Amino acid sequence: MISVKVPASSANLGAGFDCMGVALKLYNIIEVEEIEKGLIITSSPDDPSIAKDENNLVFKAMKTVFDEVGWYPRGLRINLINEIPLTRGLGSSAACISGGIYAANLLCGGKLSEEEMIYLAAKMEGHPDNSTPAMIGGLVFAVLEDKKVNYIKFVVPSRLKFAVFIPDFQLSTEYARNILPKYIEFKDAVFNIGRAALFASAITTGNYELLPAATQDRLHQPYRKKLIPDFDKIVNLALEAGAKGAFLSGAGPSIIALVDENYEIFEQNVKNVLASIELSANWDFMILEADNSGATVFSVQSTSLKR
Ligand SMILES: Nc1ncnc2c1ncn2[C@@H]1O[C@H](COP(=O)(O)OP(=O)(O)OP(=O)(O)O)[C@@H](O)[C@H]1O
Ligand SMILES: N[C@@H](CCO)C(=O)O
Repeated sequence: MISVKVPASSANLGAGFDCMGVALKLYNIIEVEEIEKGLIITSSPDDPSIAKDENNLVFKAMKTVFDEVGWYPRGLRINLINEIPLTRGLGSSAACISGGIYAANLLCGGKLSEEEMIYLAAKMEGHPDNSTPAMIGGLVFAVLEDKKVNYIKFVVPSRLKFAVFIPDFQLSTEYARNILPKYIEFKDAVFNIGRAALFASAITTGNYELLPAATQDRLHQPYRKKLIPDFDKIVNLALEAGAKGAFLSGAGPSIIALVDENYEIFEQNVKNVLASIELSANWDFMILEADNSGATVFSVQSTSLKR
C-alpha cells in the first residue's frame, strides 16, 4: 500500500486570479493499493457527497495517469482520510487531483516526471493555481500553457502565517466561476496586473507592508462576495486586527488573512471580535503556515501485485 499526504491550497491570493496559489499545512491522506479486481473506495470522515465509484475524483485523477502511461492495476483499493474541508475554497479538489496523480504515478513505477504530473493536474483542474502548490508546495506563480505549466515556486518563510476563516456553508467552484462576467473593463485588468506584480515582489522580498495594497482585486471578489454575506465584515475585522491583507480563498467561501510574526495578538483580537459580532454564518478560524513540500509519500509497502 502507498500512502500519500497532500496539502490544502489557497488560490488567487487577491489579485492573482487563476495564476497564484499557496499550499497550506492542512492535509488529506490518500492510501492506494492494487487488488485482484474491482474498485473499493472508503473515506473518513465519510461524506455522502464523496463518490465511491468511478466518479470519485481521486480515482479519476489516477485513471488519467494509467491512460497516459498505458499501465492499469487489476483492481484498486483507495482509502481517503480527509482533513481539508470540501468545497470551501481550500483546494479540496486540487488535493484529490494532485494527490491521485502522484499516488498513481508511484503505483505504476514512477513513469511520469514531476513536470508531467504538474501539467496533468492543472489540465484536469482547468487552472494551475491550486494544483501546482498541492503537487510541489510553496507559493506558486503558474500559467497553464498548451502542453505544460510555466511556474515559479517560492519557499514561504514560517514568519508569514495564513489566518483562515471557514464558514459552515459550501460554495462550488463551478458555481462561483459561472457567476463571473465574460468581459471586464480595461481599467480593472490594469488594476489587477499591477497588484499581482506588486504582490509577487512584496512576498518574495519580504516587504509585507505592501501586502494590503497588493492583495486588492477587481476580477472576481466584487462578484463572488455577493454569495458570502459576511465577506466585508470578516475582511474588515481581519484588517483591523492587524492583517497584512485579507481576501477570498480560491473561489470562496473561505477567507484568508495574511499575518506576520505578531500573529498571537492578531489571533486573540480576532477571537474576541468573532465572539462578539453578529454574522450570518458560523465561521471556524485557524492559523496555518504554508506547506513547502507538496504531495509526499509517507509510507510504501508492497505497491502492486506480482505479474
Ligand atoms: N476528499 C475528497 N474525495 C473525493 N472528492 C472530493 C474530495 N474533496 C473534494 N472532492 C470533490 O471536489 C469537489 C469540490 O471541488 P471545488 O473545486 O468545488 O471546491 P474546492 O476545491 O474545495 O475549492 P477551491 O477550488 O475554490 O479551492 C467536491 O464536490 C467533490 O466532488
Ligand atoms: N482560480 C480559481 C480557484 C478555484 O479553484 C477560481 O478562483 O475560480
